Amino acid sequence: MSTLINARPFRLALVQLGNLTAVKEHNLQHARKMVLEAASGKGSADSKKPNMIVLPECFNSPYDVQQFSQYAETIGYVPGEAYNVEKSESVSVKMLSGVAKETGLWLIGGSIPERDPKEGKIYNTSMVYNPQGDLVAIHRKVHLFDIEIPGKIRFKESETLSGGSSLTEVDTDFGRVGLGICYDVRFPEMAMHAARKGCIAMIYPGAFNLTTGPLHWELLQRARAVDNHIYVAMCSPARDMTAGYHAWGHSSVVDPSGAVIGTTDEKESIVYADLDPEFVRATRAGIPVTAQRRFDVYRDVSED
Ligand SMILES: O=C(O)CCC(=O)C(=O)O
Repeated sequence: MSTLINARPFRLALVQLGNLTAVKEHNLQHARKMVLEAASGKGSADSKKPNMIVLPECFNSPYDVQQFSQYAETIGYVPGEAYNVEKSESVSVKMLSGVAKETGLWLIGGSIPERDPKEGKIYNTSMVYNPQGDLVAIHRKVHLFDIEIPGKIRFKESETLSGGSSLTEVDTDFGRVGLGICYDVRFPEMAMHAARKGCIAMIYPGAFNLTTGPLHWELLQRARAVDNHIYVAMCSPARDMTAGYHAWGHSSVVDPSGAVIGTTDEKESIVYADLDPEFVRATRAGIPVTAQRRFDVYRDVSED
């Protein structure tokens, strides 16, 4: 319970991607360029290269429920089965795999609208690539972003998307990491599950907005981090006030004590942060909540 699995220190880079247009090929090429820039360590305090790079939610399409279908790609990943990138019909798969291989780094490829032709459904899906360019995991956003705050924002992903039905924890060369997408961060159970399965971090490609961003973006990351004594990272697109959806930006990384160890403003930028398993252990030893939970008292709250 809560023991880190094969964790080693590593550097994470969050690419807060700007310059997104309606042209997918342009977005893919720009994302590729920015991944190469992040891979070089450009802009980090010591120019040290990262080990893992993260892109934002919906990095190759407008964040718009009415447009997901038009941009959706068939990935065809089956968990537990080898995936052949060469045979993939997805242009995003080809770009992400290629740049992971070229940089020799782990890549969490933000998310894209994914079509599952067999199910006739569209998901908001993140992909994980290893340094050889293999697609090793996908995460389909579990909790759809359906909110309505009168006079501020209405967004209903469920009008065109379906929610995924599994949790995603991926074994990398630097330890196990949990994946969620944006609104998934509001659900503490997912992060707790990942922590109890030995993850050193929860990583969320995301795109909060100008209403909920200032209220909850940082708060939720710090809460998930302190709940579980894990690292939490969220990677947003940069803000574009000419786009239909105004992203909050502020991509950040929070450490297990709840401190923000990397962040930025709303513009295109790269955030670097160092993750250290020893710090997770020390935090847990100091305030041992992860070992003090009383599941004998509260058991399964879904039955209440
Ligand atoms: O939870 C929020 O306030 C924003 C969520 C969101 O933008 C998303 O899930 O894409």
